[in-house]
Amino acid sequence: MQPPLIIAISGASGSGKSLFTENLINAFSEYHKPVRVLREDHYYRAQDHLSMPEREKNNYDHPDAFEHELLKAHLSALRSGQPIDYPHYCFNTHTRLPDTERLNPAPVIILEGIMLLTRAELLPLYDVKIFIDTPLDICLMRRMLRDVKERGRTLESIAEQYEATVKPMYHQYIEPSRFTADVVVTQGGENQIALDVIKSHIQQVLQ
Ligand SMILES: Nc1ncnc2c1ncn2[C@@H]1O[C@H](COP(=O)(O)OP(=O)(O)O)[C@@H](O)[C@H]1O
Ligand SMILES: O=c1ccn([C@@H]2O[C@H](COP(=O)(O)O)[C@@H](O)[C@H]2O)c(=O)[nH]1
Repeated sequence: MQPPLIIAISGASGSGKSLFTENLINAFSEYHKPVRVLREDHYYRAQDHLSMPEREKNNYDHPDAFEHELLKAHLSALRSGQPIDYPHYCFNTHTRLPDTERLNPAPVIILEGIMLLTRAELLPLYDVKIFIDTPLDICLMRRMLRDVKERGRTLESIAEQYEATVKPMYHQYIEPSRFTADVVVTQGGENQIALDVIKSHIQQVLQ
């Protein structure tokens, strides 16, 4: 069996990675190749040993917040045709859920997350590296709306976390990782030309 094509999509929180991923999957639907999506967020470390106030104070915008060793092992397993036990993470409680999900390999694997391009040891595992480059003020505005609605946050907590970790870590880790990307996408998840270009590259590779 041919190893899967692994596409990594990175960029700031709120840059439009999830939307771009969804649109890329839709673009694939006509091509009849099963696509599997793995979210780096699911690889945030379990924090059951910490109290809630301790968890709330953590820096979730540092590469060490993620169990990248596990992600690397999972990518290697999928590449060699083995299934994985995909972890699940809860943003409201800041820790892993007890259950994992058995996932089988697929011809196309899309990975999505903020720190995917920051680890030199992960880069060789990706076939295509994409960076969604969206101005930070737009990312923050989107994050505020989403986190209040979906992640149980208050505006005060979002503003505090943004100043303390999200913004400085973006400049220290995420922004420099842009230069490792094969494609930099401006105008976020709805950039149709970028979607078409990437789709046509992927179609050529898969033939
Ligand atoms: N181009 C866009 N125009 C309008 N809203 C957008 C656009 N891209 C993303 N959003 C919205 O912004 C929020 C964050 O986008 P999302 O794709 O979840 O970002 P990320 O996965 O990078 O954190 C979502 O509610 C999404 O629907
Ligand atoms: O327990 C947690 C884990 C993460 N975060 C924040 O989430 C974003 C990454 O998720 P996106 O889906 O890319 O927005 C990251 O910036 C962390 O600050 C959190 O608040 N709590």
